[in-house]
Amino acid sequence: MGTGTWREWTADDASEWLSAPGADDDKYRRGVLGVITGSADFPGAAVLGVEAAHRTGVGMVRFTGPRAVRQAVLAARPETVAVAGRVQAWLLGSGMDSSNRSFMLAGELQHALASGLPAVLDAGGLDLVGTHVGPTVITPHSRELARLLNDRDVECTPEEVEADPTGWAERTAHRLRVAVLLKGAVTHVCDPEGTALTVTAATHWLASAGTGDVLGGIIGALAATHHDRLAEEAGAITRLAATAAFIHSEAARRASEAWAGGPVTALDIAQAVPPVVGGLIRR
Ligand SMILES: NC(=O)C1=CN([C@@H]2O[C@H](COP(=O)(O)OP(=O)(O)OC[C@H]3O[C@@H](n4cnc5c(N)ncnc54)[C@H](OP(=O)(O)O)[C@@H]3O)[C@@H](O)[C@H]2O)[C@@H](O)CC1
Ligand SMILES: Nc1ncnc2c1ncn2[C@@H]1O[C@H](COP(=O)(O)OP(=O)(O)O)[C@@H](O)[C@H]1O
Repeated sequence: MGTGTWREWTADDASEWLSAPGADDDKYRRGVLGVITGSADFPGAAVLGVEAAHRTGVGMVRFTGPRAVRQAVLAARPETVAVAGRVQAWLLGSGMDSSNRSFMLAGELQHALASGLPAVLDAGGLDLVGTHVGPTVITPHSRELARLLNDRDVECTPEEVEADPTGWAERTAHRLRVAVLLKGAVTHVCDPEGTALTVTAATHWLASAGTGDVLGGIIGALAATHHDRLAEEAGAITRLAATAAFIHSEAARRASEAWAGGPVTALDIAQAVPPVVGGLIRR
């Protein structure tokens, strides 16, 4: 079992990490999120993450993922800039296959992680943890966490992770020196410094394909808009990740309520993010 004291992250907590742009802001001052996600097999993961980042509120999203995916991303979100350039945070790995990475893609991912900027490592980017320099959060589900640990000679199964999420999240944070967001019906977010937070999902309709890709986009947007704070206090990435999980859960609740408590899709959840962010800012 985990050793730390875990605390449920509330709407009041989340609202402290959100604010509307001011008169002095422009797109660059607000923060640019760099996104390298998706693949020919999973273009949807890139579309969903980019959609969620825009909906969370960010100055700009730069998508420099695989060429095969760019058209789909731009068709869904023409606001996206598909040209490399300066960014303030990175979202890496959703919809990618770590075992099938081109030389060029590997170089781009390594370059992003070596930048020292805040980073979100999801899905096919998880294996790169350890090469990160800046404030970084990894976002595995139980199978991905077990695989990541097995690859580093720690024996555990997805079932063991699910039976003791606090313990495995803490052990991973300490061993890999990184903030961990372990997904599930209760999402566990912790770091090596001892911050340990839970977000209990408001609806189980969240358990469907692509909702994790949406969560990655929300975290990425918050990391980009809080780049100044993260430069001073790397540990803030843990509370930003918990805030993102809270927004994600509330957006799912809201999206489901719009359908009389019925099912929601990942895209529905991304599109329900703005009123959740607006409501938290007004609190
Ligand atoms: N729209 C998009 O573009 C989307 C893209 N996505 C992207 O996909 C990538 C992979 O993500 P993931 O979470 O599926 O990864 P992972 O844990 O490796 O899962 C494979 C494991 O599941 C199991 N399994 C398979 N079928 C099963 C079944 N019917 N019933 C039960 N078990 C079953 C299978 O077990 P096996 O069959 O081998 O025993 C294997 O162990 C990732 O990059 C993500 O971002 C997703 O977000 C979705 C939307
Ligand atoms: N039973 C559940 N109840 C509520 N939320 C869940 C449940 N199972 C998973 N989730 C949430 O749904 C999302 C699924 O993410 P993930 O497993 O990465 O899916 P995908 O890779 O298809 O996007 C996570 O945010 C997770 O916390």
